[in-house]
Amino acid sequence: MTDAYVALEGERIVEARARAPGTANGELVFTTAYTGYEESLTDPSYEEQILTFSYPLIGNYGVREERFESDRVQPNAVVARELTDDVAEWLEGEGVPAVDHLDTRDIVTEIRDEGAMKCGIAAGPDATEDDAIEQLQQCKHMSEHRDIGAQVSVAEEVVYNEGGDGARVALVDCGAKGSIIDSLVERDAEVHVLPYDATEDDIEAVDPDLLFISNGPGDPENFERAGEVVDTYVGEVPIAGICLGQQVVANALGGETEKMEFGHRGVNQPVRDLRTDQVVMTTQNHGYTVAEPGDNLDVTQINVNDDTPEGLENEELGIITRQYHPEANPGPHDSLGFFDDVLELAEE
Ligand SMILES: NC(=O)CC[C@H](N)C(=O)O
Repeated sequence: MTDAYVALEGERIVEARARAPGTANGELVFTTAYTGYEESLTDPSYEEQILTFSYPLIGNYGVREERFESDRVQPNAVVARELTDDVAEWLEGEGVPAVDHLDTRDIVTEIRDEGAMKCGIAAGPDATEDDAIEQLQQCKHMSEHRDIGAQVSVAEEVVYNEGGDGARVALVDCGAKGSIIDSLVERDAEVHVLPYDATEDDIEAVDPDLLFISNGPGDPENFERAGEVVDTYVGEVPIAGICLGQQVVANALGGETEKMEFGHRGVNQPVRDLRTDQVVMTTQNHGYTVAEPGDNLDVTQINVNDDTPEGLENEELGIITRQYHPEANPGPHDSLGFFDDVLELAEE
């Protein structure tokens, strides 16, 4: 049954089945993760994107709130070969359009050939091809979402584990996954989650042992305030960053970021540590990368598939960042030690 339409760049239409009704547009990307759909669908870094699952069956172990990385579904729409009723009902309840019964191998191949692209979706009994094309025409480039931080960040400071024995962390929330906060709290840190546009006064009120820039959606160049904060505290307070956090730190310290063809999204991206030669499997979700680390940061880890920087460090200044997601969820736990390393920096 065709009651849904996916319009790809160039106005190519793919017919599908509606699983959650509505219209939406966003940057069409894919993840190769075969588990972890509850975590991926609530990861704020997917804001303003349409997430395609390359794994064909999504939803076969239900939907459990304790797995969520934030309090809502974040992608603008969802595409899969087959979605279970559990997931379809969840997405419908959240007002996020979803489609299945289309050839996702074809969609993924198209994205690999052409790059992440604009996309429009129309799903439901009254949906038409024209509705999907209209959505496509309204779709903005990721970098045009200038204030995307406001869509995903806390509005005011939230403190976790107040009075905790460990380090005091000022975490600039550019769209943080819950597991990053959990990983710090599990290690006794007192975590002050601050808005993405936090000022120096806000940071000073925390008097942190560690400044942490979180993951987040869109173009890192649109997070200027977080970059300015890094610039202010570099050398004074140790700094950590994950994913968008690595990109913001690099840009602030004289490096450069650029958009990738179709990015890295999955739970088995191999990363080599250049100091130990050890390779770990990592969870990833990013469409931008650090193109130039600048003079202040050493590349300590690289992606085995394409050599892009996965870890940046400056021992003297106390900076450690990762392009991948050490907090896992979904994905392997191989790199959880990152949190021990950055909290050790904070204690020094
Ligand atoms: N997970 C993230 O933090 C993603 C960072 C950035 N939005 C990118 O796509 O590269």
